[in-house]
Amino acid sequence: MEKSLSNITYDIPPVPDTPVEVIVDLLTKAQDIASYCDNMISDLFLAGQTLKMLIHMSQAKRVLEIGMFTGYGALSMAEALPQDGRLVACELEPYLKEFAQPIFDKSPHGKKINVKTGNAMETLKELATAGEQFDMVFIDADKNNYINYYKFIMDNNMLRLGGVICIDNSLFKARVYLNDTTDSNGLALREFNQFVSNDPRVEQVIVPLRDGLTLIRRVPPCKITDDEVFRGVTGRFILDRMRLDGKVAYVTGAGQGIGRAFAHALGEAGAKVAVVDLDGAKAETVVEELFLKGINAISITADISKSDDVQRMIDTIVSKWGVIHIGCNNAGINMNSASEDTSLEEWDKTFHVNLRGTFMCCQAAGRVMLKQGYGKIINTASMASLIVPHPQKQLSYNTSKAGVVKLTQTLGAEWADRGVRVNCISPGIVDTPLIHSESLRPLVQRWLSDIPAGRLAQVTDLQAAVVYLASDASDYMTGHNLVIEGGQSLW
Ligand SMILES: C[S@@+](CC[C@H](N)C(=O)[O-])C[C@H]1O[C@@H](n2cnc3c(N)ncnc32)[C@H](O)[C@@H]1O
Repeated sequence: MEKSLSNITYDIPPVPDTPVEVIVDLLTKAQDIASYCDNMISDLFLAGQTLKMLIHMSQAKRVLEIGMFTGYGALSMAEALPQDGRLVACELEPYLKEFAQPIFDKSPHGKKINVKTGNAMETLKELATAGEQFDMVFIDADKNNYINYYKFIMDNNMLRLGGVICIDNSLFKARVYLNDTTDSNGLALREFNQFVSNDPRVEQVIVPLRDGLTLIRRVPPCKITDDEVFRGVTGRFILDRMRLDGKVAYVTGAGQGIGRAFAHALGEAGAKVAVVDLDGAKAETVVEELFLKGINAISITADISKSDDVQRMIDTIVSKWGVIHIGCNNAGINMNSASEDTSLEEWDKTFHVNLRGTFMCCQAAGRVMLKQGYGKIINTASMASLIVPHPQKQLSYNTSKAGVVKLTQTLGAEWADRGVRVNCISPGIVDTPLIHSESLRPLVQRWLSDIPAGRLAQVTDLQAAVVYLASDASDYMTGHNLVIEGGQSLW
């Protein structure tokens, strides 16, 4: 057969959301290919649908295809992959890539496919060197090499545990059963099938449909303790357990500084975020930032020292998203004065925001969360709850933040058996615009000499902590004060 598909006219529809039909259409016109494979079109459709189903069922994200041909199978599988799914298609013949690539380029799923031309064995070596591992492998190329592909993949850990290898034509027109066959493909497949059935690393089933379809699953070696540590809790590894996909969060004081960093971190981890601030314009700016990163967000203007505002904040979130999983009560103020001079006005104002306001937020969010039987509250306390930062004088701030820790401990204990966790984060001195005020700037050198880490905290130093406390990974932690201060409280 001449190795060219030049008689095919590339007439790809403007809305190519049906790439499978596009290829079938092209193949119908391509007499050379159609005659090359018996009943190819109808077989293709069944094969494509089966591969697609396998991807869905195995929830594969990384797929390897050995033997791509027209790209029909590759595109069928790509359609079933999630947006961040990837498929490497190995194909010997460059002209087949030339045929398939324009179709991939027109398909919304084509960008998931990376075609590597050349001998598949060489591509496998390249992928193994790069440390690639796959959830599903489809072997559908030169039959005499099936065993080599299989051995290489298994010996080089290229199939993840629980991953699936799918083998096409494994019965090879039943020739594998014929004792006296001299057909080299039949013999190669017989040897392959025998090898796989004796391989303790896998389970296999040969489905005697069409030309035979073998499904192979990698199983754990017997010496492995197959428990949650090995498999992950509910099958999710640690970083997946820290993801917040589908969760609804709010952050108060999120217009700048620590709150803004919290809003970004929670959104990056997958949560929808209500950005709450006294300054509505600042909250809106942060929402715009989140939108640019593809994070679902709303802004709410609220003064958390006012009970009506707090209730409106909670009601707005519930009416918009129906639930609240994560509440970050971060808004706070700090005024400096020597204790003998501290006015009751300063004391009351600080406590109104830092302690009373935080309590009102905890209570209003907690009522929703207790009804849900699930919630994560993360309050922003301060290192000042532990030590007396100096030389600046800030009695009201220190005592209000000590109150936030006790509030957190009490709520944490009280609500633990109803699915609501309450923890707090105590940052050290954070490098925000606030500390660059004229009165505080001269103190920075003095503070630095008190910090073993030798630098101030950046807001980004706190982001992993809020994600951890917001996630299921911290379910056994409640009433905890997580101190992040570069070691300052130790000196
Ligand atoms: C049966 S077709 C694959 C069909 C494809 N998997 C599908 O579902 O649409 C086999 C393909 O394997 C390719 N092939 C054969 N030997 C190969 C090798 N050593 N390395 C890479 N590809 C090879 C052939 O060029 C051919 O395109």
